[in-house]
Amino acid sequence: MSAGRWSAGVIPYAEMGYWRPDYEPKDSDILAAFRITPQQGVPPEEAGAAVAGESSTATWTVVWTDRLTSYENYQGKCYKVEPVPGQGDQFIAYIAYDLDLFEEGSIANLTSSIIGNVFGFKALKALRLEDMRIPPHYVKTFQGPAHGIVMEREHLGKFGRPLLGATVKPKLGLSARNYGRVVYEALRGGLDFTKDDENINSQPFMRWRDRFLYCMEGVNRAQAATGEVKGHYLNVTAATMEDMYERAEFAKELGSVIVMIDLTIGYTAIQSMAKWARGNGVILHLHRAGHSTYTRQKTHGVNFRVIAKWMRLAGVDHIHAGTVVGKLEGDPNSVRGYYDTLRLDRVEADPVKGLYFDQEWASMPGTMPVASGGIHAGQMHQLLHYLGEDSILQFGGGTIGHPMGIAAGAAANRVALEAMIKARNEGRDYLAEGPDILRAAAKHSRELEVALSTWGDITFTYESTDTPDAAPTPVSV
Ligand SMILES: O=C(COP(=O)(O)O)[C@H](O)[C@H](O)COP(=O)(O)O
Ligand SMILES: [Mg+2]
Repeated sequence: MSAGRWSAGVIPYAEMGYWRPDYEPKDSDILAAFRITPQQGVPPEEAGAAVAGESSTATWTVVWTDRLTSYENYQGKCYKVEPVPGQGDQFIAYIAYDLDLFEEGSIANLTSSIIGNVFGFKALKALRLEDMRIPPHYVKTFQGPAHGIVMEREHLGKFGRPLLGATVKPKLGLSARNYGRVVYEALRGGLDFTKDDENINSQPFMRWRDRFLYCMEGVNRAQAATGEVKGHYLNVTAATMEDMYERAEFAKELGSVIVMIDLTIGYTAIQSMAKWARGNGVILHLHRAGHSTYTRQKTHGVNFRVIAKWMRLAGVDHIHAGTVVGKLEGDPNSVRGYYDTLRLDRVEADPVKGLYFDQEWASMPGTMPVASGGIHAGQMHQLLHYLGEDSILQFGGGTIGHPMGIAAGAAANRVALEAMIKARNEGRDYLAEGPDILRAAAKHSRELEVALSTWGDITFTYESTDTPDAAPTPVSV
């Protein structure tokens, strides 16, 4: 027998009003799609209502103080629960949240609600936030990318092709002077950017100030040698905001066009750095260090497409978003969905790409997706095909591991890219003809020839752990 909303004791969340199958979401509502796996015996509607409740106003019992609020407005409303085809115990629960529940322009506030308590619910075996619809009303309260794709290209004077980069390797242990040499060699060889790795901050073997000085020497020399604008992502990740500002200020003083932060610094620090980057005319690169701890498993955590959305709002200019073909997780359909989310002004819901909602960005500039992790020149046709022109292709091992040296590794990547862009611009089917296009270009580039013979056969063909439910059989690349 129903206890009714106002009885004392444990009341089902559905009865408390968090299950509202009749609710029509408003244009201004924030929407979320959660993959729920309820415990045996928990009805999916109750599980969805519990998530809606606990991520908005509720606790496990009705509290009399509810009567002091217009609680019906503030309640999260689970308005639809759909079974996941072929996965008996999984459901997608759709929840609408009124705009009034959130502080303007704060990812910290948004996430404390949406992912604050609910992932530990005993009544659920697992929970995953698959997607969110951020209405323009809320989008407009965020700064967004400090510069965005269009402005970055204008700043750098680089158009019509993906940008090229490399992560300095080995990740740890080089002295500042040797580190700066790698930067110089890679940039003079033809790359646009080099970068610090996620875990390079200010260790005893190389303090940050020394690294910044030698890297900028490398950048300046390479600019003089090539006549192109070059950059090195100086990682300003540090223990405190004060340290990060100090490092970023020094990078700016040295004339760096770009600084870098890691996702591990947290949402508020990211927003602060985005504000700093806009205010100081420095591009902001974000490495998504740590994301796989909660983005990779299909039934629990937060899908990367949601992190991508939050980071575009938070205001980063670059974000690592997967390679499809490289060494790290990235199903092609999902990755396409992330890239669309970061770059387009209007993204349509598309179950094949794992996109649950239409997303309107209301002219917020795009964030440049970065492809990095186990990629090499022999994959250039696939990279261009899967990732498109507005992207950054980063080859760490695939530059610094070149048998003829770092500059040769960089040259191989630049020649391969330009050959592929030329073929695309001539209207050729560059994906199918890719290997021939590369072989032809290698006839006049010994660097590319050696890159292809060293890495040409290297592929990372493993099954993805995360694919959209509606996607056709995973594509093998
Ligand atoms: O160091 C590298 C790549 O080195 P290499 O080019 O030598 O493989 C980056 O940290 C990863 O790409 C991050 O992964 P993601 O981009 O997926 O976040
Ligand atoms: Mg790395």
